[in-house]
Amino acid sequence: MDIIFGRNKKEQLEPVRAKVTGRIPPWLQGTLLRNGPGMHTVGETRYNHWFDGLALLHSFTIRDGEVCYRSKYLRSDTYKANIEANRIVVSEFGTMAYPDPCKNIFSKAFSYLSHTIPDFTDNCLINIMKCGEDFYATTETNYIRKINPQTLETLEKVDYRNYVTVNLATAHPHYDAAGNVLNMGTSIMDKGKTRYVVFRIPAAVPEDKKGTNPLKHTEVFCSITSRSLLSPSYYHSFGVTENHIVFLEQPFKLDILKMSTAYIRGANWASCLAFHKEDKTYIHVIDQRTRKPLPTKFYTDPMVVFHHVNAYEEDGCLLFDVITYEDSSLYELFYLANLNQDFEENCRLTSIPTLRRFAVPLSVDKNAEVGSNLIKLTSTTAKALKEKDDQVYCQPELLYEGLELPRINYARNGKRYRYVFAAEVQWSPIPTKILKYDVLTKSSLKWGQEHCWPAEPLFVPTLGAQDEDDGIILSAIVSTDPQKLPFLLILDAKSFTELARASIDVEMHLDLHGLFIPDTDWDARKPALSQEERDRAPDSCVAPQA
Ligand SMILES: CC1=C(/C=C/C(C)=C/C=C/C(C)=C/C=O)C(C)(C)CCC1
Ligand SMILES: [Fe+2]
Repeated sequence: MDIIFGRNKKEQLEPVRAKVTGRIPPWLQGTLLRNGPGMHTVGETRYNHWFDGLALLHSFTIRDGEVCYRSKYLRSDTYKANIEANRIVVSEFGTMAYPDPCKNIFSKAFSYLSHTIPDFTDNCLINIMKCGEDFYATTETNYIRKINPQTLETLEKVDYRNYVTVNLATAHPHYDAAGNVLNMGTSIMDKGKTRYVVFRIPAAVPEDKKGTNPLKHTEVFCSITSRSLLSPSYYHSFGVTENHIVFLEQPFKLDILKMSTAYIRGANWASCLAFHKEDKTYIHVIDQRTRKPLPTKFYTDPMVVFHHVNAYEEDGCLLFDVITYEDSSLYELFYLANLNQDFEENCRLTSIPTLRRFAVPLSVDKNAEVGSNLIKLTSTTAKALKEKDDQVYCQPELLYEGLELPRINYARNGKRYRYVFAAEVQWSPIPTKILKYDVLTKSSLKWGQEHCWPAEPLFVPTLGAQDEDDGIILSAIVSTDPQKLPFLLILDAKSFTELARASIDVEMHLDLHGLFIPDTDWDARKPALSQEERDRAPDSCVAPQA
């Protein structure tokens, strides 16, 4: 398993042409841009956890039936400091590191204690976010890094805190039809309060501010005070519908006191996270029109959710689909020490990732009988049971067991929808197949091949798509068989059958998340490549010029 997880991957700076078998639909023109950990050791030092690895961006440019591949390490401050020191000097999720080993413990203690919230890493390894015309590599700290989506060059380091008071922010923002970004972050102990902050970054800036960075126009949309000042919930994503926002305040929590003393204790950030199985999961529903949470206290059993799949409204109810766990063991499994030869044994999940549908009534009749089910929909068996004191206990409907890394046709985000595209994971966290799950008929289609580990399957709609599944699925596949090249898999999203694959003679990394940039989205004003790069690159690897 070391081939997949532990080994450092070489970057592929020069675009390489893939060997295509099958036929890539001619309408598919654009770049799949993805992010994930690629470097796990620096000099003699080694990260402990797979989520610590240095961000390696890669892209597949698809044009006229050809595919070109390139990859480049994000030149984050973290990357640069590590490479310069030839050892890990910046702390990550599962690894504590110290920049200056010469300083004695007292001066270290002093400098770290002077900040309750330490300065976090800018190793943005999780996802890519589009903000206006700009693209950013993202993680879950207060830093994001602007990148050039064509050359994969690293540009400015952006500190969210310059625009909105958040110490952490998700790597899974939402976008509305106009491309405005809606994201959430946690503001820790600011003016005596810890809050979950929803913020909006406009896609376009006002006419009189033309040319300024959209981030400068970030506004706080609304905020929810955390139930606890010193132990806010950890969350990896959230849900939106046409009129509401869904946020799960789950009993998987950050311990701020532990975080503020982590450096002097030599403890990593991961150890400051804990699942409190005795607590409830609180479901916050914010009305986007009033920007206020609904007054009813909705809750469910303790659970851990990383990925929201989709949410929508139906007949006065809000339905949301999430992948749930019974505990936080997923994060435990990605310690590199476990991802070795004995991986099959070491890496058994203690709870299987399960797609569940929750239903919440958008208005609650105060006179409804205690114990009555407030959900009258025929489309779901999810329940919302009225309790006393304006509390409602939600019982989900189980949809599918054994899936992760969900994607949908994003045109259906916030709306009634039918298909979930995801990686199939059973008792091991490693995907072996990708699947299309139909939430209506509860049936699924699968694609898998021996030795193939698929990445998150991303849906790209055809131009003028009619049906929700009119489009293709893109997934970067790495192989555990050294004889077999990694490839970009292109499936027909309707039949889930292979249309084409583009094999690339590189050592590809297993990535996390990314996005597809149709050629029509490129900002024609920006030069795609330098002249020198254009001269060097094969024709089909060059983005169109204005
Ligand atoms: C560095 C750092 C963090 C990093 C978290 C990361 C890197 C999480 C990655 C999660 C993934 C990849 C989940 C996939 O489902 C925290 C805990 C937010 C807080 C403190 C500093
Ligand atoms: Fe994620």
